[in-house]
Amino acid sequence: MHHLTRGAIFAHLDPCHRPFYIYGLRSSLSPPVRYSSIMDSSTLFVSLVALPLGLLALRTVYHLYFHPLSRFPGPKLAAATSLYEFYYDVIKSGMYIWEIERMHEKYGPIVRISPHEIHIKDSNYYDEIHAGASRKRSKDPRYAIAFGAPYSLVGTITHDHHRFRRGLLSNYFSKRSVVDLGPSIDDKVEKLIARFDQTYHSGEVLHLHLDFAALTADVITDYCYGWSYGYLETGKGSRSNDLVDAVNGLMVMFHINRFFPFLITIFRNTSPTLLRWLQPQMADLFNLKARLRQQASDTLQKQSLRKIDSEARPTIFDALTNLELPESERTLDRLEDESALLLGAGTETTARSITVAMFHLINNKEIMAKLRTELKTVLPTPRSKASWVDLEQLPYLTGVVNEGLRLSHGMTARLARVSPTEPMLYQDWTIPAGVSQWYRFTGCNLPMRLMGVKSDGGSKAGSPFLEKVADYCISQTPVSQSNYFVHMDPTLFPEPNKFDPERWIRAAEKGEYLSRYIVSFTKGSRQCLGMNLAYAEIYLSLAHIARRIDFALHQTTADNICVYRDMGIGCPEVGLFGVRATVEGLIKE
Ligand code: HEM
Repeated sequence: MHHLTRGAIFAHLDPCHRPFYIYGLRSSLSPPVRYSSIMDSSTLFVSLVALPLGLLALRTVYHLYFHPLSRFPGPKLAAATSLYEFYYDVIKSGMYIWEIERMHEKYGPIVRISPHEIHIKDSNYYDEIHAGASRKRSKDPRYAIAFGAPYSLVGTITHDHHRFRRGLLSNYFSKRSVVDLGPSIDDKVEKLIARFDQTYHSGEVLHLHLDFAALTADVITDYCYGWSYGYLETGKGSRSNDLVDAVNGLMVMFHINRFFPFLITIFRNTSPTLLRWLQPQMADLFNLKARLRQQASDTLQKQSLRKIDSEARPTIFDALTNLELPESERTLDRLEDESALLLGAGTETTARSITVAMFHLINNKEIMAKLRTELKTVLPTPRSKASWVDLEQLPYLTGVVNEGLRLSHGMTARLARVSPTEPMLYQDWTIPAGVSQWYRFTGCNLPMRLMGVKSDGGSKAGSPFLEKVADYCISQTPVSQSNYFVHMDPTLFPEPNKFDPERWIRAAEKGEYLSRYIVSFTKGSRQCLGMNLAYAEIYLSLAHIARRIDFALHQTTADNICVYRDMGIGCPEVGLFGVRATVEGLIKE
């Protein structure tokens, strides 16, 4: 039997058998080794050990002394290598956020937290990082990939490409469109309350987060496709929600994706059984994506056969599959990723904000009583109805909504932005704009211009291939500030851990514009697209449920909803985020 080594494999490909001489590997198929063994082993050492180590050393020296960020404050280890961040975020699962906090205590408000990233812990600088559409803001490819949906809006890297894609959907999420959606949301809130009514009699322990996720999932699937997935129907609700499972799968992958972006493609093509064996939550994510892909394929087929019902209400999915769009914008990869983003983002974050607010309402009877007193002004009986626009006028309810958003944080991940064409200025520091590596070393940008690659990483011809080239050639500086630090800033929110709706009323009386510091949706051109929809769902559900249902917590404390890890979104130390409760009473008047 042949003893097959790497050399033997190459022997079939290379008639000169050069690999044997280079690596000195022996095979029973190989010709005799001609070089002396001393020479072979030294060559082997150089190629396998010394060369990579030498390159690594050179790269480290570059990062520490010649990189454009080399003069920024921060630990040398973090500046030298991304392994520092890798250790805390991947090996220790989402703990770099606390290490960053420690760095700020030592080095001040601006810190170089990795060879290429700057973190600024200054709540007043958040709007500059997340600037509006008149100032270009791109994404760093390493962050865009973290969501596991590289073809979606949230995974779009360049400013101009993002503006185009966002323009396709923005009308669907305008305030006016969301107000029109009011009856559809009301209908689903009513179904959820009916479920709570039933459990009053059965004594079932509810997983409130899953119940709220059933509500938000039914709203967004209805809006995307024209029919809801029916999570609120009898028999579902607390028990299962594959959109939540998929988001949990994404959380497992969030930091890993940033370091090993190729894994997404590998997992996309891995057999579902193997994937489930490797990591069940990841399998949930890819199962959902496969289902959305099939749905996209069916819709595309109908579009091409012109079988679309012209009477039906136009859906978000119709906009994404419109035949007038360039073909590159209607690929199955793109539709799968965009659908996964819309359904996942539309479900989980909103459900979390409602859950956090509801936890504090149940946990603090005085706050609940004050809220109910105010609610009675627009909901005189438990079965009365009020619109989102009416509810927004209530100051105490608005305080409850804001505290729910603040303490659920939206995302805890550093959602870094890149300023591709102008430097960002912070105090005495100038953070360099995107510049091609070639330009940095030669001072000449001609080759990039000839290729049609723009300095913001886009390509003049809108070519995806050239944009990929740009990703590799253009060195950008991602600048970030985790939402968590703004929401927990004691100078803005004294006793930041306290759920205090009245802080919003006090601020309004003093003329302070505190809601500027609610950054759960981020800010600027890449702010959450579904913000209006989220507000409508939060106001409508909290108001109507608080007016009608009395809950009691079941084996749940603040530890079950706190941020112990940053896995893209905040996670408690043990188990999954969640609030368990029973229905203790139905309010009669
Ligand atoms: C309380 C509820 C919500 C919170 C806290 C929230 C938070 C966020 C955040 C932080 C981002 C920015 C991600 C980044 O910078 O990379 C984002 C983006 C996005 N969100 Fe939301 N979201 C919420 C609800 C929704 C809803 C209901 C939808 C409806 C589909 C939605 C759809 C999106 C989309 C499409 C994006 C990508 C926007 C873009 O890149 O232009 N979100 N969301």
